[in-house]
Amino acid sequence: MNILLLGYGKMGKVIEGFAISRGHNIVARIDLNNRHEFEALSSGDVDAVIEFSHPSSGYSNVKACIEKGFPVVCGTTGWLEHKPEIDKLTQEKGGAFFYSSNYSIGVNIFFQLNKLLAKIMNPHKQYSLSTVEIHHTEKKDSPSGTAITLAEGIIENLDGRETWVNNQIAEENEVPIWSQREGKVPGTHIIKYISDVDQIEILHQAHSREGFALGAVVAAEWIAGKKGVFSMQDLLGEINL
Ligand SMILES: NC(=O)C1=CN([C@@H]2O[C@H](COP(=O)(O)OP(=O)(O)OC[C@H]3O[C@@H](n4cnc5c(N)ncnc54)[C@H](OP(=O)(O)O)[C@@H]3O)[C@@H](O)[C@H]2O)C=CC1
Ligand SMILES: O=C(O)C1=N[C@H](C(=O)O)C[C@H](O)C1
Repeated sequence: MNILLLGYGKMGKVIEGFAISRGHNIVARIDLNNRHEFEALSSGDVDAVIEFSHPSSGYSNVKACIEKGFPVVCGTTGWLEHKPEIDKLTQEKGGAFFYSSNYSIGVNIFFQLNKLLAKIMNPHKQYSLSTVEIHHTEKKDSPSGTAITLAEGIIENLDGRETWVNNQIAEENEVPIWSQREGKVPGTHIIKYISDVDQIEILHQAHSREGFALGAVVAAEWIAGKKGVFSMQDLLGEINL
């Protein structure tokens, strides 16, 4: 496949390694310095774009891809208030758009565990909820996209929670997300339920960026030739990562 990398930072570089090792050709590596190379490409040149850039450019990058007829796999976080517009544009243009706040198989298992645990905790009001996300100090957005997806999974399943707040302390109807920035941590997410007598905790800790990157390349392979708006739920069950 001909893959275009839109955003060539920490993630773009790890994605490149997996794409090449799986036999793909990298059409171009676009960052802020060479946007003209993106403008020059047309739909025949690109089978899929993998977009990992910056919270401020995720929306405009994905929009430009859909308008050019490029299938796009996006991992950029921090722009999701605009996702409904992109979903609509994708349908109107007959395009293909794949989004996940986290492409690792482990985190997607963790998303399911989190929902199940929230449902189980409903009758047990003596437990107070806290959530923590820890990332490297270069991370641009807070809270992490993954922490927001986890909070949404809790809101769907734990009675009385209506919204999330990016704070250690929360109202009863809120899910607290405590963001910590430390060294080079690739990504750690913790969900805790604490009572006076004990504590239940689930944790996902990425050891590197490789799980995110491999998932994004597999999503690009999967989206080629498809039309519509997709997520990891569409892909899981069909593949072995
Ligand atoms: N969904 C997932 O599984 C994961 C998502 N992410 C998300 O991916 C994003 C990128 O992360 P990461 O690679 O660590 O970040 P980096 O800061 O290391 O890299 C970002 C890259 O994007 C480039 N860039 C900035 N603006 C634009 C633009 N308008 N067009 C094209 N490229 C641009 C930057 O260029 P320059 O250097 O010139 O500024 C840089 O090369 C973040 O939002 C992060 O949260 C990260 C890991 C996993
Ligand atoms: O910026 C990062 O590094 C990461 N971002 C994603 C997020 O915001 O959830 C995924 C992963 O945790 C790493």
